[in-house]
Amino acid sequence: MENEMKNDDSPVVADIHGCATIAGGVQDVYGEDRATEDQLLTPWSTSVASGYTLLRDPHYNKGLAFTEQERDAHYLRGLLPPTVISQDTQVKKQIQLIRQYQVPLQKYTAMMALQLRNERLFYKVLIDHVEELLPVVYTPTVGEACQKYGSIFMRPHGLYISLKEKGKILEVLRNWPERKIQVIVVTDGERILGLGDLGCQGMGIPVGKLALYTALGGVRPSSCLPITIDVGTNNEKLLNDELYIGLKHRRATGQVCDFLSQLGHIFNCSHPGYRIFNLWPSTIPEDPVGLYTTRPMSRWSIIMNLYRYFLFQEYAELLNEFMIAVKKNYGEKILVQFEDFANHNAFDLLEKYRSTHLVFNDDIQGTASVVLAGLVAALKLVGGSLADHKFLFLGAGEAGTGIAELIALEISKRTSLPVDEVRKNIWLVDSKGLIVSSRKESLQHFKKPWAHEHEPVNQLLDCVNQIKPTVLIGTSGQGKTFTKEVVESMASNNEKPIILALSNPTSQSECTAEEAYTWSQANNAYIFPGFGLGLIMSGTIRVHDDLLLAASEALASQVTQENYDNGLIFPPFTNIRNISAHIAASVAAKAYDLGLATRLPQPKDLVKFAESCMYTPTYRNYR
Ligand SMILES: NC(=O)C1=CN([C@@H]2O[C@H](COP(=O)(O)OP(=O)(O)OC[C@H]3O[C@@H](n4cnc5c(N)ncnc54)[C@H](OP(=O)(O)O)[C@@H]3O)[C@@H](O)[C@H]2O)C=CC1
Ligand SMILES: CC(=O)C(=O)O
Ligand SMILES: [Mg+2]
Repeated sequence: MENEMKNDDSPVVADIHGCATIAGGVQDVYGEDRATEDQLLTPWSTSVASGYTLLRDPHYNKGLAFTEQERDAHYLRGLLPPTVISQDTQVKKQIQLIRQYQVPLQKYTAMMALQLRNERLFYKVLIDHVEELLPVVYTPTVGEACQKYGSIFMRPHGLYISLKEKGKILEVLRNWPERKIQVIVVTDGERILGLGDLGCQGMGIPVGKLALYTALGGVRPSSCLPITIDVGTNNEKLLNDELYIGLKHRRATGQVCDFLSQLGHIFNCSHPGYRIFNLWPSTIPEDPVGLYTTRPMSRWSIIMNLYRYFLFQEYAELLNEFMIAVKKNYGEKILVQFEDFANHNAFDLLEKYRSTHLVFNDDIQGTASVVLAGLVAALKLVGGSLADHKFLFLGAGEAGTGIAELIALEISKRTSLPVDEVRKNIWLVDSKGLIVSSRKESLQHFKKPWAHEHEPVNQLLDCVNQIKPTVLIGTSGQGKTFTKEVVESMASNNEKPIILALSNPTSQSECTAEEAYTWSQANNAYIFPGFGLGLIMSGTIRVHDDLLLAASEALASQVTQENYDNGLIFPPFTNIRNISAHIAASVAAKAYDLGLATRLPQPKDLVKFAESCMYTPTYRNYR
């Protein structure tokens, strides 16, 4: 068959069997070389991977590990050097290569290149060297990778949904090559670790988290989908960077004219006041100013609420379209993990979708579950029950209030005391100082439950001296804030203080291990892979707080006497797949108890079942 080139405007249609030649006799099989720049070209691919295509397909590529028979059967002869080596030898070679790089970002880039080249080898290397490579593919290095994503960007990784795709998100999801997706990790890039707004470059986070879903939790890579929602960025540096890969405008803003016209209504209307229950747009009726109130509100408050409503309308609409499209495309049981959203959206998104979707916010819920596990384990070293302790947090955002809430819930369940009562032993500090009742009116809604009676205190050291916590937790994203004086004050007030510095990356950590006596980096990576596996394998349809408590308990129970003897309150990551299987089993068991699991009948041995569900990266043989 001849290539169809009728005139200069007609598309060049490639014919894989065609033999058209260009000058010099070189075959231009696909018509690509003959096409001029203004001609359209059809991109071709074959459906069964063999030969060169097979080597370029990261899901199936095995590099030098293709056997002699496979090389014959799949047209690989000559495309590879003659030697055949085992996957284990490949792992050895790769880790040596990674170790040659001194700079963490180079290691990261090498790992990402491997993931895009040979997926099974990537996971084998990662699993076999998990303690060494976790800080490379995940925190802290992923933070730097996100900061420099524009310049290290090689091939697109994950799915980008920007405001340009508004109205077409379902179509965009269908562009993704895999159909059977079970987990989505999504970010909008506004609070990437403690590094702030990195816009579209936040993609490194969902990619990294999902690599852990597979490596630590055994969720098949083909069922994982990393997504970045790009609504712009308020990061001036990125906006002025020509290499920036995202939308070059400020984060989604609403329609100012609508806002102004609503203002007109307010000033002209005679109602005494109005009540807007929730700032989330979907709860605001079409004519918000016509709603009577049970509690009078000042016009100024209404203006501010409306301002927020219109400011976030476009954002909320995009997110809503996304959530609807995700369920439509992948079904009821698709797990959506929100990651690194700024807190002004994170809590609202979780609240809005927790009853309609299988959603989970890792920063609020996963972190809480891990820290609770660490505290329960730490009690074995320091004594007492959780209810005997007094907690102080530096940082009252997603992680801080998420952890505080889960601790309060656990204590309340164990003591039968009302949660409000339990909260009194938990104190939080934000950028304006101790959260106290005199600040209540101006506090964001998620901080209000923590506003206790106390005089205002600005400095952390003064808070430690006055509150005298037994547990100090850092979730502020502010580096070196647990100063020598703060740690010493904790040590002088307590025989065995518990200090957890959680902020990422290392530059933003409140203190380092050497600077504190009792310390351990609680990281949500302990929980979310096993937690997700538990939800997926049991067909759970909604996340309930009790599932987080179950995960927490399972993690704490994995700390061995040997770990305790070494002063550890979290088990080492070397055994993480086994730990994940136990977490998954506990989460699934609780989901069955609560009637949230749909996979029936319930497997008898859930740990064994979890293990049997886990992906292993060993190469498969090809016929
Ligand atoms: N180890 C882990 O597994 C996890 C670690 N993290 C890390 O925790 C950090 C916080 O995350 P997240 O809670 O989601 O972020 P948020 O932005 O939601 O919260 C940050 C909080 O820190 C407060 N803060 C900022 N500066 C100061 C300061 N100088 N002194 C006291 N408080 C301050 C903020 O105060 P204000 O409200 O007044 O602005 C806010 O309450 C990040 O570094 C993140 O990487 C998060 C999740 C998991
Ligand atoms: C670890 C993590 O989720 C964070 O720092 O945001
Ligand atoms: Mg996070």
